[in-house]
Amino acid sequence: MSQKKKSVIEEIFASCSFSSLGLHQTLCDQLQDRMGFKAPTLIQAQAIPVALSGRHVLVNAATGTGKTIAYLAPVIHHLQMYEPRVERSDGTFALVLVPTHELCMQVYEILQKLLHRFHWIVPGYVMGGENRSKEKARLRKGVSILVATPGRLLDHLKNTASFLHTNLRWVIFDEADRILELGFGKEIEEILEFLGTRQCETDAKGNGVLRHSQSQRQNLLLSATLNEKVNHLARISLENPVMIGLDEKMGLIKKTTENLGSIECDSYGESELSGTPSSCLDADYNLPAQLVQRFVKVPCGSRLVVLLSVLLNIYEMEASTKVVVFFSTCDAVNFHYELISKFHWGPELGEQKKYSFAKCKVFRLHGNMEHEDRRTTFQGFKSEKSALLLCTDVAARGLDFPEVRRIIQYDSPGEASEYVHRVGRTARLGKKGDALLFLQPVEMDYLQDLTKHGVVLEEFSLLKVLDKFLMHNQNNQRGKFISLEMHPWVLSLQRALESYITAEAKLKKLAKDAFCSWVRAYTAHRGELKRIFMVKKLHLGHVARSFGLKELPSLVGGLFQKQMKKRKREQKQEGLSKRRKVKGKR
Ligand SMILES: Nc1ncnc2c1ncn2[C@@H]1O[C@H](COP(=O)(O)OP(=O)(O)OP(=O)(O)O)[C@@H](O)[C@H]1O
Repeated sequence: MSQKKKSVIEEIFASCSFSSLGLHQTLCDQLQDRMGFKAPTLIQAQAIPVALSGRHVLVNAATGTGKTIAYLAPVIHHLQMYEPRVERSDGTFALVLVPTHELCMQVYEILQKLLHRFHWIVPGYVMGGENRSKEKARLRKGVSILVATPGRLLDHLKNTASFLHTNLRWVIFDEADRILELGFGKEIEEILEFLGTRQCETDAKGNGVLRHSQSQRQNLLLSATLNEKVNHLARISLENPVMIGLDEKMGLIKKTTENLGSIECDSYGESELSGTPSSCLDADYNLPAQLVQRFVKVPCGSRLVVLLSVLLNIYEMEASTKVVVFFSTCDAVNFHYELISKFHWGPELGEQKKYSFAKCKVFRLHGNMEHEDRRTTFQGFKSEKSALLLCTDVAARGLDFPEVRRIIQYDSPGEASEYVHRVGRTARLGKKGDALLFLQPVEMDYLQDLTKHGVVLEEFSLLKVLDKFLMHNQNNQRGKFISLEMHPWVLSLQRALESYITAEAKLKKLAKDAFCSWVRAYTAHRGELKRIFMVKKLHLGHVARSFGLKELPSLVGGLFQKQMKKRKREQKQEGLSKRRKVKGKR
């Protein structure tokens, strides 16, 4: 084994066994035999003993470091030891709250595997969009460990009388910050209120007997990134928590691996806090050390050509690889999915070569898709060896797609925390991974925003890639064009795209919709980011080109019209106020 690989393994895995952490032997066998986990990860070695002790825990650790097992294993350890055995009629003992459907399914699947030898502990899930009556029936029968999205859970807490939760002992918030960012803050507070801080021996109807004392109620919060809202949630839900992955003295998030090196099992690197540090919000994020992070500066009008060229290059270099591309809107995903799936191109000038931009299976995933389609995509992309996934941020959090080698952020992520989660879909558990962020020249300040969080990117050499595609008779033009937009490959591919999209009515409609929603999303950047991502800095004609549109869509829907009018009004007002200021100065 190479020295480098050895050190990556040492940074990820602890030098101890699962059983030495205090987990029951059958569960350890299950982790090893069925899941193939030889040793715990560092974060598991830190979190499992603390979670087993019954303390409330806040875990902050890099993406792909095994946080799911860190909270599920202790719950299963305790539940399988209950005497008499837990039964369905005891209702729910543990609740896992997650932000998205896909994560809900993923955690449920892991639970199913972990519970293979504990058939009397029943896993289940409830989530928005699923059939309520079927969920009610499952809850009536009894679910021991329930994975849920917050809105649907609250719905059942209010409306499903047979949902028994008097024995609830664990409440776990996975991707806590995202749950709150999605606007579930109120639901979470209501859920916590519903579940109460104190329980009585039996519920109001006399159902169920309390299986443990209330003092044992234990809450756990986990995420690779924290924000102000998590601080609030931590304060209202955690009692005297143990913080893992955070340094108390500095009040800063520290890189777990730096903190601990190769830890022994009796040193957990944890700290105890009475509150959560707010200064951690400005601190460095945990990113996988082996992740290669680059940015590419692309003029707006050439974005689409560059995206296709980068993809073409990737699949020419590695015939079998998995790539995820992030977009800002569902419409943008739909348009690029349709285009990349269908577009073939044989450059003119007598060249024989035909380019296909989808050399593998292409998938799409976004929040406006039918549930069943989302499920099929999720499973399909997971199982393929070589595939391309085009998605919105619904795929950014927690999803564990095996062997994803590259992440492309075609539309920038906004908050730096979102950047961290998007790139976290690759380089998981010590594996290799590359991330590429597209930025327009007017957006370059975003790099400084990332640097504030310790995220530093190198520039990607785009010209090398574009030059690869120069045709024989264009070789003499290498290096002679004055800007990227004038690169012969860029020019001819852009022309081809525009002709193709103009000729395909369905695609043209998708392009227009995508253009409109993209502009809307661009105007929706919040706070500090508004200064960087300003629509008024963009040339909308160039934006249209990036959707292969020859002209700026003019009469596309009332909403867009309104948006543009508002923009003009704002610009006018801004102009007026600037003029006033200048006058004032004079
Ligand atoms: N001890 C272990 N040994 C080997 N593989 C493991 C171990 N623990 C977890 N894994 C695997 O590591 C991968 C990442 O785990 P998981 O999804 O729990 O990470 P995470 O920290 O929750 O990531 P994210 O922050 O992105 O949600 C999964 O494929 C999981 O099966």
